[in-house]
Amino acid sequence: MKIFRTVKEMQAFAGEQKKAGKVIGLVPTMGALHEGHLTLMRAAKAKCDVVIASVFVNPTQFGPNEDYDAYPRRFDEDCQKLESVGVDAVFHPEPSEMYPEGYCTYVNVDGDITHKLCGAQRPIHFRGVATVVTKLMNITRADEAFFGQKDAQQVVVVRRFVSDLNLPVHINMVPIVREESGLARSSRNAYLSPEEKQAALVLSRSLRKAKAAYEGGEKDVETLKSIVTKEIQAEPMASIDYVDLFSFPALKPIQTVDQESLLAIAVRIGKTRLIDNVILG
Ligand SMILES: Nc1ncnc2c1ncn2[C@@H]1O[C@H](COP(=O)(O)OP(=O)(O)OP(=O)(O)O)[C@@H](O)[C@H]1O
Ligand SMILES: CC(C)(CO)[C@@H](O)C(=O)[O-]
Ligand code: BAL
Repeated sequence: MKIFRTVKEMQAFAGEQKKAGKVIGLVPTMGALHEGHLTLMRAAKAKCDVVIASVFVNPTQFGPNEDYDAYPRRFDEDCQKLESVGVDAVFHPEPSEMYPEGYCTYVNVDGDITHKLCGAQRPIHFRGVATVVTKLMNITRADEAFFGQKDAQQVVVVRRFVSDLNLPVHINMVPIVREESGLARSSRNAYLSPEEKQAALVLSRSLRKAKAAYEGGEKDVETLKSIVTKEIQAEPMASIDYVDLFSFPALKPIQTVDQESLLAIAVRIGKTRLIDNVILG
């Protein structure tokens, strides 16, 4: 497995692959890899000739009071995992390589889809994501890119700018990978104490309850949201950032689940902010 730390080296490799007619798959990550990430890598392997994973904790998507400095960084371990699933190349630049002095260009998805859910809580987040993902797609010359449903709003935003900017990349969304307990795998689970990890089960439990109600015939959005809210409020270590339900993928407000819809939550367990979601309909 090749490891590239500079844009120039990464571009040279991607250029050779392109010239040889290979289909290039990109899996962008922030590292501290887990089974969720490896599932994305396997999906990319199954569809592409060459798989490039990026491991980059992107400073521009973190707000000033967020966990950029604390975010887990375990590059050697990550490389072992990536090699074990047959990834061909890893792009691991320094922030100064991606944002050299004088850098001043951003991709701003300026629509309703970025102002709700995580966008309401993290006002610069999606500008940072859209900027870095555009750069990564350009640098790696990706034909296919793979993202997890765990960050469902991110998938909506990426699909939007790829379409708006006519980028020649196809976006694949991979279902959420969970621990046996139901907890969605996340690099931020590493912040949780054993008690907090137990408390964090409330996220997936609350979504399962709402899904069961939906499958039992409950279609009213407020009722479904209140099932989730009540379950989370009963967990003393949890505090809600949002519980919301929108049509999917348009993310429009709805009153009744009469089409494919996204029930999404962000919950703080102690100091750790976790997200989860389920698609209904
Ligand atoms: N449990 C999961 N199932 C499927 N995809 C996942 C899962 N966790 C992360 N991903 C996907 O992996 C990609 C990289 O995500 P990232 O490196 O931020 O990991 P993460 O575990 O989501 O971290 P965080 O703790 O920051 O939320 C994203 O497309 C994300 O949606
Ligand atoms: C897509 C991404 C790697 C961009 O930094 C990040 O937002 C993530 O890990 O989901
Ligand atoms: N997977 C989302 C990256 C972030 O929280 O910044």
